[in-house]
Amino acid sequence: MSFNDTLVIETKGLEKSFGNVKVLQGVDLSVKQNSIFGFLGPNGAGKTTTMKILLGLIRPTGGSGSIFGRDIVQESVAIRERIGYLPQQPRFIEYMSARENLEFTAAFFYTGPKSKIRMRCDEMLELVGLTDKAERPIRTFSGGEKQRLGIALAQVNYPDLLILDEPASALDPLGRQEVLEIMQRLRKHTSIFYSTHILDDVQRVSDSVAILNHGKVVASGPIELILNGQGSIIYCMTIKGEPEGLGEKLANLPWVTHTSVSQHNGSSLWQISVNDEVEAETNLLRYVLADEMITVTEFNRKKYELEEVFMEVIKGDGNGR
Ligand SMILES: Nc1ncnc2c1ncn2[C@@H]1O[C@H](COP(=O)(O)OP(=O)(O)OP(=O)(O)O)[C@@H](O)[C@H]1O
Repeated sequence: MSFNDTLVIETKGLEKSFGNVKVLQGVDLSVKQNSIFGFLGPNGAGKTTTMKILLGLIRPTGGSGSIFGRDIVQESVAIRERIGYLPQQPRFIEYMSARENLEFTAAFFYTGPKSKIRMRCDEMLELVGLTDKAERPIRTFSGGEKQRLGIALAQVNYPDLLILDEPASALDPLGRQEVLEIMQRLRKHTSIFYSTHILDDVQRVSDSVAILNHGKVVASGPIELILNGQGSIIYCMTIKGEPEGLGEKLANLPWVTHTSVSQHNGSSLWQISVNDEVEAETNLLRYVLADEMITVTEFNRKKYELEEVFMEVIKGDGNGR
């Protein structure tokens, strides 16, 4: 197994019931080392519950899981030593400064000389862009600054995995951008598993995602694959000139399942659905260009917005595809 294929988190059929309410109904996750993994889902889908199970804060009622290859139930103490966690509503000691909060937390993990703890805290403050606010009490901090400090606290023991519960969801666009940039910076040091319901953020920073709905994973995989559309393959083509009878000709190709066309600024935009990617990539453009009276100015496979995929899998709950 190569370094990048090493899994930090792996769960199989994870279940959790509270009384007779089934909150998780068989969650399978595979999170690779050094990835930024977005855990998506609408409110109440079970994201926080899954994270708490991974952290060993609550026990699953079924299934199994491992982090760093260790069992999440039997070895949760050893696992937790190597994880940094940012809860959905992080708490701080409000009258203390950012530096004091960090030094207080760092002292739990690190028993070396004070000068070393101080250096570690300076490094964390720098990482999250709070160096110039280090001496201010937390009660004067904005929501975005608190969230950044929360990440610094989670990262202070150099964890091998960061679990962040909705790190950016309560922030304005600028605050969100700052948090996402910090996550990008951290990826070379650690793996990040974070939950959110803001799809735009996920599209910007994650390399893999899982979409949770009613306690079930309804889509998962590398973001590129998810954005290629889960099953529907559509090619887009912009054509200048008058393509003679192109619609009928395409309809006769056995691997074309549907075409649609719209006019835009003197060009026609074609969307061609196919069921054979290899045929389409090899022959579609060649076939259209056989008509010498036209030019093709654009040809690409349709990229989906994550929101389209999300709405589709949530609506269909994964069964309709
Ligand atoms: N201790 C508990 N007892 C009973 N029900 C619970 C408990 N904890 C969570 N739940 C229920 O489990 C479901 C999933 O909750 P969870 O907090 O995991 O969802 P979430 O995906 O994190 O949602 P959000 O985005 O709103 O934070 C909810 O219906 C919640 O009410």
